Amino acid sequence: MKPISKSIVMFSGYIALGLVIIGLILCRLKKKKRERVEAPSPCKVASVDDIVDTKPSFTSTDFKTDVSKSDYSINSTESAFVPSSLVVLTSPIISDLKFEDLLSAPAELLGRGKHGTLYRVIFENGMVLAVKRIKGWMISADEFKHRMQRLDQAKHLNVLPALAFYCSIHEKLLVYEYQPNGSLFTLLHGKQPGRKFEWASRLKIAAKIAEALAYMHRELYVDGIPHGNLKSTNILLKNNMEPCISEYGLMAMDPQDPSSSLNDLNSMQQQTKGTSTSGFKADIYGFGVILLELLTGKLVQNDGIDLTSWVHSVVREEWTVEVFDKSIISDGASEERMLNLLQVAIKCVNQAPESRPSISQVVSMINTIKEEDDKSLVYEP
Ligand SMILES: Nc1ncnc2c1ncn2[C@@H]1O[C@H](COP(=O)(O)OP(=O)(O)OP(=O)(O)O)[C@@H](O)[C@H]1O
Repeated sequence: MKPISKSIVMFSGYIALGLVIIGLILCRLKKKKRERVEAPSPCKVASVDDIVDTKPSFTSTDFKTDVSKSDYSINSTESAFVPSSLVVLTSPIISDLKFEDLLSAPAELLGRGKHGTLYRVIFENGMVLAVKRIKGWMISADEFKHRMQRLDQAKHLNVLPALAFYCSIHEKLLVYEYQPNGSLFTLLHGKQPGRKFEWASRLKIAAKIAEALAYMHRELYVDGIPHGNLKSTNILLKNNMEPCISEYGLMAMDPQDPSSSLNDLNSMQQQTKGTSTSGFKADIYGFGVILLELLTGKLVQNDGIDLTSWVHSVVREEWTVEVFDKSIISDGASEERMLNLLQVAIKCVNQAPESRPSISQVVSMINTIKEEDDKSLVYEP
């Protein structure tokens, strides 16, 4: 071959090789770009609701044993920019708990309430926690953190403390110890054949809740933090069946909260909720409804409005004894003391918030009834 044609062949060989290399590089770049577009963002994880919504939902009264992978996801966009992590409060039980641990542990949906969703989260070491995912609370992160710190300082034996919380722009999670004995609601209305819930126990529970609520109101009055959602599902029973108030101060209505809009609340509900100051009176109303539930054994509907108006109508007709739960009457409980407790309940559910008693007045009225009841037990043959 002539030297000229030899160099032409070599030259075209180099060009061809160059083209192949450029082609390969372009292909590789293109593939990488496609991978980047298709691959989920490392922060993007499906939300709890995304996952749960694909399964039948469980309700508090319909416990199932299905366990799913929990995914307390934070929103992809916010997680990339807002550093947020699980804040463990003064709790030795979960001092090492990380947000990732919550994400990876299996969870069971316990219930979807007005204010959020509750999950039972089970850990490998056997620890079981209840995690509440709060919905639609337009509270700033700073305010939320401050509130959590104040709540953590107000400790009472009959108030369930939050163990930890997570707060970012779109997500607020609260971590509690799981209470396997259920709530006052399940004790009163659950189907547990043969289970007796006699007058003395009901009165004791009422007195304990009132004392605990009085303590919290005293401690948190200046901060304007009432319970905000007091009802029998939020009275849990500890291992020793002692009652404890759960979710204190975590659902208070924010004036900007869309769920407090006039459209979806009737006038009575507006009275029972509201700003932080009227919230304390709303707690008294909620407590009054709990007393009515204890006395009548009846289910509460429509935020207690049905039950209170039924009780009022019966009392007006002077058939008062008719309101009491048959099972406590058959226990031989004192009708007089039951009537006294009914009077306390009726004062608490007064439609005018300013006419409701303070919680310390409620405590003293209930304690008087309880002292009389205790005395009668001592002197009875
Ligand atoms: N820490 C807990 N341990 C065990 N059970 C709990 C715990 N906290 C709540 N529960 C129960 O789980 C169920 C669902 O709770 P959730 O708070 O979602 O319901 P709710 O009180 O009706 O709703 P909301 O508070 O949003 O109005 C209720 O029956 C409640 O008694």
